[in-house]
Amino acid sequence: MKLVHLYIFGIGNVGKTLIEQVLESHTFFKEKHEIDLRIVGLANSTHTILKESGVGENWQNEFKSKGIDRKPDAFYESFATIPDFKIAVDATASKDLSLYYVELLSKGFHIVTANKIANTLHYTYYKEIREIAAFKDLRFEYETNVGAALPIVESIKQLYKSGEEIVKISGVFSGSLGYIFSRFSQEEKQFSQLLQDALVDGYTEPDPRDDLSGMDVARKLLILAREAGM
Ligand SMILES: NC(=O)C1=CN([C@@H]2O[C@H](COP(=O)(O)OP(=O)(O)OC[C@H]3O[C@@H](n4cnc5c(N)ncnc54)[C@H](OP(=O)(O)O)[C@@H]3O)[C@@H](O)[C@H]2O)C=CC1
Ligand SMILES: N[C@@H](CC=O)C(=O)O
Repeated sequence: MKLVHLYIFGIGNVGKTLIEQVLESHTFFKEKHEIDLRIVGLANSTHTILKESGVGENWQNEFKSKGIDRKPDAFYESFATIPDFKIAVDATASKDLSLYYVELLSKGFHIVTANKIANTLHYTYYKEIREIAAFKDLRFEYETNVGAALPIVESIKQLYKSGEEIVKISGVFSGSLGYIFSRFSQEEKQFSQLLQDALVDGYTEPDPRDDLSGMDVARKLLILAREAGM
């Protein structure tokens, strides 16, 4: 049985859903793939818990009662010593955490991220992440950066790798703007109310100004452009 340790940063819409999915599929992974997938670390912006045996269905109560104040460096140091296969999952929109990826990789973590920031920082940093991941034989995965669950990033990556020239990519790149404007055009509701609904339903970024300003779409386009070798 292969033991896989997951450290999940961010327990909002995306993080919470992932935690529930991992807990639900625990038996499946054990029986079908001989993988014991354990969530051994959870963090939000202020608190963290570490539990080597893995959190269970009661994780929210455990986090509330046992979560300790997060002192960033001490937190990273404490789990960096665990030797087994470990994956850091970034389900935040934090720039600070994005800037910590190289450190996480150098401590032996694979990284899976929904957060678009690292892939849209300076190209030198973008390359550094990939170089260290390749050097240490670690995975850096970010399929949900564009299109959420749709396999868009990987498809473009594979097309580019196989020598195709991508001349055009078109689509609707913002779930929140699509949601807000399609309702705005059909319903007699205030824009502020629809924005609030989009936030509550989990469509927007943690700071919805990132969606309204076009920054979120710009980030997605930059990520795709880089995948397409531009
Ligand atoms: N919503 C969607 O459909 C999709 C979202 N994404 C991406 O997923 C990410 C998360 O989105 P979402 O779940 O909606 O956001 P939420 O606002 O619901 O959750 C964000 C979580 O991140 C935590 N957090 C913030 N800073 C840090 C930090 N430095 N360290 C640890 N935890 C931190 C927050 O903690 P606290 O509560 O303490 O602030 C909170 O738990 C974003 O980058 C978004 O772009 C990607 C694809 C689809
Ligand atoms: N805020 C984003 C969510 C996923 O990236 C969007 O509106 O599409």
